Amino acid sequence: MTASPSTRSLRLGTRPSPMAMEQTDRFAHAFRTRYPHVPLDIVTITSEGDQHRGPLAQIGGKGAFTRRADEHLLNGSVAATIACAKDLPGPHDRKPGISTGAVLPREDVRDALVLPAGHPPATLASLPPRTRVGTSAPRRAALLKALHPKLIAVPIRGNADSRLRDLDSGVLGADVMIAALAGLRRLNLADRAAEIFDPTVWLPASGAGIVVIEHRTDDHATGNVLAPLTHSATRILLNAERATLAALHGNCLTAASAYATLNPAADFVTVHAVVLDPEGGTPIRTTTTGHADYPDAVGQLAAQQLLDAGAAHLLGARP
Ligand SMILES: NCc1[nH]cc(CCC(=O)O)c1CC(=O)O
Repeated sequence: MTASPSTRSLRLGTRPSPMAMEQTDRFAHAFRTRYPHVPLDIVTITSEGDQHRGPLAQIGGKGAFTRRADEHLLNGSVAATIACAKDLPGPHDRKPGISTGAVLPREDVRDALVLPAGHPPATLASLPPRTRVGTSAPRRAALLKALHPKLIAVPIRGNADSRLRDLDSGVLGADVMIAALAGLRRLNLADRAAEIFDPTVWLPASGAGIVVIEHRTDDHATGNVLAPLTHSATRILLNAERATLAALHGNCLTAASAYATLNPAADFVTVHAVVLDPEGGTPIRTTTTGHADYPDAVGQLAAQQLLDAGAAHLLGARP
């Protein structure tokens, strides 16, 4: 069968949160520019993660954000779904039959400190001991323990925009919080970043700042429509980061991260990877460079170096 973008329409599922809708609008713009005559139908799919207010681990961790979208994709009610790469569970925690069709250009990868409105300027290093820092990601909680042991990580829930509102009105249960700069930008709230962390020290989540569009692996027509919208440098970075985490058998509850960069000529990819100790012990880090044609091999090598350095016992550790 030949894919004929001029005659098909694309039915795309998205989460309804303000951040998700902003990234969907940006994809829609790129799609309509490339395929002005292909109708794009946007369908909102509310995830269990959007509805549930308690700890994410109770409803299966990160998968809570993608399970319903995956169901809609696999039962054919949508042809594609859009998501933040960092919210997708790793390959070991996902149903087979779904492929990444388009990888959009990476935005800022860095995490930032957010203070409640009216708070005097501060950095993590300047905050008083026992300040409660809101974050639910195991990676951020473990980074905080390792780098700022006097501060206390407390779990928070809700969409990015509601977290900020709750922080400002004092009902978040945290004194300050950590957020991704890319997410703040999508909400037009980048001015709320009080301190932006160095991504080679405070490693961002694997896939941070990357939006992907997925389709059923056997739906080649949709795959062919999506492929030209891929930013190839970003796909290299995503593949390297995913390969690292996959080789560590990490999941969304693992405090590990891989952050890849390309040199200016884009022929070499460097993976900065870390496995953190949920108890706050010294993280195990590595940096590996290899040819950008083989991002999976570079990621696998980085993972092997971490395992050789003794990361396995940390990967099994639970706080
Ligand atoms: N976990 C929620 C989530 N998923 C993607 C982003 C930000 C945008 C991105 O990194 O792609 C955020 C917000 C945050 O972590 O503060």
